[in-house]
Amino acid sequence: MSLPLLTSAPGKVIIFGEHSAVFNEPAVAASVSALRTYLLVSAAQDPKVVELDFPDIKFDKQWSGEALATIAAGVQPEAVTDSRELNADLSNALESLLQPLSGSLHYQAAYCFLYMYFSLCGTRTGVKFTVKSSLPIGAGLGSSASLAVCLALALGKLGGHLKHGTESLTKEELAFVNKWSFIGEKCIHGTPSGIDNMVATYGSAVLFQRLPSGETKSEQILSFPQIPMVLTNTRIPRSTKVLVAGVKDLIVRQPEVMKPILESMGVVASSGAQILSQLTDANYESLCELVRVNHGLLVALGVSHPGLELIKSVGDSMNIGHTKLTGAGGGGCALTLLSRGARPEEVEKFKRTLESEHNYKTYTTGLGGPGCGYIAPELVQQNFSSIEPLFRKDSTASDLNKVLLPSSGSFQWIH
Ligand SMILES: Nc1ncnc2c1ncn2[C@@H]1O[C@H](COP(=O)(O)OP(=O)(O)OP(=O)(O)O)[C@@H](O)[C@H]1O
Ligand SMILES: C[C@@](O)(CCO)CC(=O)[O-]
Ligand SMILES: [Mg+2]
Repeated sequence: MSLPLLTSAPGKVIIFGEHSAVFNEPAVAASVSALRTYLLVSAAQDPKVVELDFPDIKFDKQWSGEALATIAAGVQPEAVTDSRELNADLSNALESLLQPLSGSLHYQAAYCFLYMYFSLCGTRTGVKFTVKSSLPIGAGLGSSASLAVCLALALGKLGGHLKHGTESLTKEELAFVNKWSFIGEKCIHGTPSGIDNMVATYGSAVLFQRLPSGETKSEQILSFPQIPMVLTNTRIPRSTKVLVAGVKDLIVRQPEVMKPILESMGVVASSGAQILSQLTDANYESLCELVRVNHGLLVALGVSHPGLELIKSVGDSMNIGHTKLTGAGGGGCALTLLSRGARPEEVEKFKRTLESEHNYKTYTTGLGGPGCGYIAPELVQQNFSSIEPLFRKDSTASDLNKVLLPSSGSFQWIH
């Protein structure tokens, strides 16, 4: 497969069911139209290395062909066959490359990359991977899953597992991307439910459930309504891996207490999905009520944060809408579903208060946009000199969106 290659995937908003999704309860999520991750795969200057350039997390790393070959020599071929579980041999072998990065955001990103690279492309060298995202990183909007999906699509093509053409992605190809991005998410946070990578792969909105067998059940919510909401990022850093592990520990300590809470969250999600599929003025209040209840249950799981409660408190005291944390919590983002009667000037005041008094960032983005995609390789080649600068550290989310956002940018994306 010739270079360069350009892939992209969206972030997501979980409307109902974060955390309980990991414990086989249903959950509802939608992709976010204007917040996406982009991956450019190009020829590395040095043909003997593999290079990662991830400016969003200030990570630039090269591994030599010899270092990669040493790892590959120590791993049984069956370690790299596709499976739903991470292979311990490959994970252990990668530790020598990853150990110097331990304890940093770089570790998770490098683990996700290296695991998929060995599995799908072997020890090929002379390739550089540059990632830029208009999503906030580690803030609950699925940045890790969108990265894993961009990588799975690009590595699938680079390794010859997916077609190298200009045709739309087939059902089988999307299933391949979904499967490998789930593996990538496992490297990043251990026990993902799979909802984030599914939304980043397929886009749109889904009612999702992981079954005890490990299979997943999902239903596209085709007529997902544009619900009026404000997304607010507290900018408080947190890690999905740590939060998910914390919930697991709580469940081990208090199984009898936590089981009905998780089940209740599942009922909230399926009732919410039902309302969303036939949203009217008459049932909007029930949707708001479910948002409130879901947040309360997440508080009981211990994944809120005073910074998230502040958004809820400002929203409640202005009577603007109904707030719940979204994603793994512990900081990061909350969504506020606006009340039917909320006036635009009140919504502006709500956003202004959060931004100017608390240094939070608010987002207005549509929900339910396209999933993963790529730009035809010839187009990337022809426009490389205008595309490549977008992947440098000083380019902004709006620079990326202006040129690369599917539907409004300068290029036709293939989905
Ligand atoms: N643009 C990016 N560049 C490099 N690494 C990234 C990028 N986006 C995500 N990552 C990796 O994903 C990790 C963040 O994943 P994490 O699951 O904790 O947060 P999230 O996906 O944004 O939130 P949530 O899982 O709650 O939706 C980072 O530590 C980093 O390793
Ligand atoms: C916290 C969680 O439910 C959502 C993270 O966006 C984890 C997962 O489902 O993988
Ligand atoms: Mg994540």
